[in-house]
Amino acid sequence: MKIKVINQSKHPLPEYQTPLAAGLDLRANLDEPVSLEPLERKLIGTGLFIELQAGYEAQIRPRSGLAFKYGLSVLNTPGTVDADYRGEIKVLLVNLSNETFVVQDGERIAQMVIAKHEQIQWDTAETLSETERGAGGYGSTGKS
Ligand SMILES: O=c1ccn([C@H]2C[C@H](O)[C@@H](COP(=O)(O)OP(=O)(O)OP(=O)(O)O)O2)c(=O)[nH]1
Ligand SMILES: [Mg+2]
Repeated sequence: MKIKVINQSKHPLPEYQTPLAAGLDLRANLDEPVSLEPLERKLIGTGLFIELQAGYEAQIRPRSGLAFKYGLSVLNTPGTVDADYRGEIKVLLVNLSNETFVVQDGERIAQMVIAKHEQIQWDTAETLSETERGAGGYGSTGKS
């Protein structure tokens, strides 16, 4: 599918890195490097503006390599970009390591997955159907 995009960044449009990839890597669009101290969070701009089709969202997720090697994550993962949002796509990075992480301009800091979603209407009720699980959760089925 096609998605309308305005690229005000200094970088090429996000690309799928492999033929069947789900995520498009997002690059930081910075005037200068940005430091993240341990447990610090910062909004990083991408310089990208998109117009999603109705019924679609863009999810902003961490990159596993950055998470594994540097403890870098996306605080609100998966971030939700609504189809009616017209602002700049931003990434809320958080440094969960004990060391300062420096984000460089153009670095691939997160990935974006375009996903279909539903919008619902509430069907207010007095009771819900019975199931085997019932209200069990949070480990109710055991460990092994
Ligand atoms: O990682 C993200 C998450 C959100 N957004 C943008 C697009 C989204 O449509 C808008 C609002 O996001 P969200 O609904 O998660 O934030 P909110 O705190 O509920 O703000 P609002 O009251 O504006 O909805 O911010 C991003 O650019 N990146
Ligand atoms: Mg919201």
